[in-house]
Amino acid sequence: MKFSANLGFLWNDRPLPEAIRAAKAAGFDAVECHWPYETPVDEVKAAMRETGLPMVGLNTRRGDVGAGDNGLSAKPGRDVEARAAIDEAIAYATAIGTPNIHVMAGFASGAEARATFAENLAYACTNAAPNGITILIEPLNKYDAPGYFLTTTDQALAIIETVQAPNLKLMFDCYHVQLMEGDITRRIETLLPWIGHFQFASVPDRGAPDHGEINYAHVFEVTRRLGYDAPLGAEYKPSGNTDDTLGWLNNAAASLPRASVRPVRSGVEAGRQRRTAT
Ligand SMILES: O=C(O)C(=O)[C@H](O)CO
Ligand SMILES: [Mg+2]
Repeated sequence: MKFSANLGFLWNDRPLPEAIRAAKAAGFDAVECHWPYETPVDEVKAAMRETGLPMVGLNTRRGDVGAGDNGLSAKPGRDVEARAAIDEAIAYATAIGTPNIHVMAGFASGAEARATFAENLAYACTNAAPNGITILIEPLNKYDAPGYFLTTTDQALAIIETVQAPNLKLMFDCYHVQLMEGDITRRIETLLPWIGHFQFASVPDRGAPDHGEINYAHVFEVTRRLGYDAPLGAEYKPSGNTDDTLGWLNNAAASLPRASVRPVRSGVEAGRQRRTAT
């Protein structure tokens, strides 16, 4: 089982290259981020090269955040900006070798928004495909993002069906799915062929995955049993210092089959052990 540190939340008090180094020291297998665009590509590449960690995902820009934007691609009349954000994301992802781009829908509703989203996703998929990039769409929960266009996995699957692009997949964020739909195990089993990436956090407080209403030891085991072997994305809001919230990572390593166990303790020292053990 492999884990990716989402640097939008973990170590987000540090510049992105430093956060990549912190994730390596803590024992993560990969990193992902939200919006890396203010960091020069060369600085990110240097940290990735130094640590050996791949950046497995990034998001399109949200638009004018001050004016309330949270993505653009489902917003009628904003296609030019939406496609510029998609182009920018593809260029950045290509430069650093990132395989997944989450195209953010934004606050919108109705048939016109749906058609707009499908058209912009088709554009994204067509332009991302030559670079081997998968486009992800992510349902967000109605409490954190009221009014967001995409809220359920059923809705996401229907859009994937409409767009009919092989490189369009679902971002299955267990935190959002639990808040909107529940039935996590069955949904993972059913939706696996359409899932491009997993994310997770405790519910309902979006903390480390070691408390709350989801038993993540079980969820991780479900993905492992189904043969999913890409890194699972830790996208939670640490309660304080990120390094002090990583007990779950060490426990996950400890519960792996014997041949894969990476003996660890905690925090940075634990990470060093995970890195060196085989
Ligand atoms: O909010 C989430 O869960 C995400 O993954 C988005 O990428 C950030 O808005
Ligand atoms: Mg997420």
